[in-house]
Amino acid sequence: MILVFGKTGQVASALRELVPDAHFAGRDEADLSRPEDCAALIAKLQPSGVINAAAYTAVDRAEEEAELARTVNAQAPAAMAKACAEVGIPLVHISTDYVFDGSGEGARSPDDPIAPLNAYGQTKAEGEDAVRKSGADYAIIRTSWVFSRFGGNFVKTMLRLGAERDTLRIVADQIGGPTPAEAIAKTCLSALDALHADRAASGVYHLSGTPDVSWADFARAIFDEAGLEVTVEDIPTKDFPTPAARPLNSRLDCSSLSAIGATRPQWRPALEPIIEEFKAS
Ligand SMILES: NC(=O)C1=CN([C@@H]2O[C@H](COP(=O)(O)OP(=O)(O)OC[C@H]3O[C@@H](n4cnc5c(N)ncnc54)[C@H](OP(=O)(O)O)[C@@H]3O)[C@@H](O)[C@H]2O)C=CC1
Ligand SMILES: Cc1cn([C@H]2C[C@H](O)[C@@H](COP(=O)(O)OP(=O)(O)O[C@H]3O[C@@H](C)C(=O)[C@@H](O)[C@H]3O)O2)c(=O)[nH]c1=O
Repeated sequence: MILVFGKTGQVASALRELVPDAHFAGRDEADLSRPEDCAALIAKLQPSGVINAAAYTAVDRAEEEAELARTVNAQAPAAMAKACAEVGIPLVHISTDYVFDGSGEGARSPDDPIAPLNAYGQTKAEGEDAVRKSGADYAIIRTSWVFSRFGGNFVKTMLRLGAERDTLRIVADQIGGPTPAEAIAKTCLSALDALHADRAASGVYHLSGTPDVSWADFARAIFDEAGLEVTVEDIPTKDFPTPAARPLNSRLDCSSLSAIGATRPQWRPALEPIIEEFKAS
């Protein structure tokens, strides 16, 4: 049995569609602000593998709640990884492009140095470090710009705002790969299989949707697919001030994904079901 931390989030919901028989631990069963609960659940259930799909993901709020974000994003994964090492089972942990500083224009490789710009990215970086040092067999899947039918995300924000306004001002100098949650769920399962087959598969992997685009171009594609006539005005990041700084270059080099039997997904076809659901609602 696979144990998934997270029940209602985007990736956890996508996992539920692929492996309904897995055990999904929500906040009621394992609150990540109490890391010892996570370790205790692993010891109690003795699963065949663990996927951590829960995290503190409110990027701007994390600037003010850095300690809570650190407990959830770093200390809880540390406790999970330690428990996995003790039971002798692999852990798949999800991380983010926001561990990078976004300088330059090239795609970042998994081994490139990290230097987070904001509290969320800093706590995710600390979580990665703890998993890496835990002694467990692990895969850290760094992904970016996640969207899906589930929960909140940029696609749903654009559909909501696009239904209310004729023109939107969207940052055009942050570039990255929007990633469907379904592709992340699939990759987590492939990573678990790879770790079961060969513990040498342990490592950091990058997964983002293709092609890389700016948020403004992504918004235009969303409106195009939805048939909404919304003018997207390109603006620089400095004209959209937010509490947390965001990296400009979020391009991820995903070439090592083949080692865990995964590939980069195209993001555009994944917009359709979200738009259909939005129109029906
Ligand atoms: N969203 C994105 O754009 C990106 C996400 N990622 C990473 O991908 C992973 C999955 O993200 P995604 O599915 O989008 O996240 P969501 O924000 O959709 O879901 C996060 C989940 O974590 C749960 N959670 C938060 N705090 C706690 C807590 N204290 N105890 C228990 N559960 C908690 C939430 O539960 P509840 O519903 O009860 O609040 C929710 O189910 C995370 O590791 C994230 O850092 C990486 C790159 C981009
Ligand atoms: C709503 C809106 C946003 N934006 C910009 C702000 C920001 O730079 C960008 C995306 O905004 P969001 O707040 O949706 O994105 P954000 O919460 O920063 O998304 C991040 O979430 C975390 C969890 C991750 O790990 C990252 O990979 C990334 O997906 O769009 C505009 O320019 N105009 C707008 O009207």
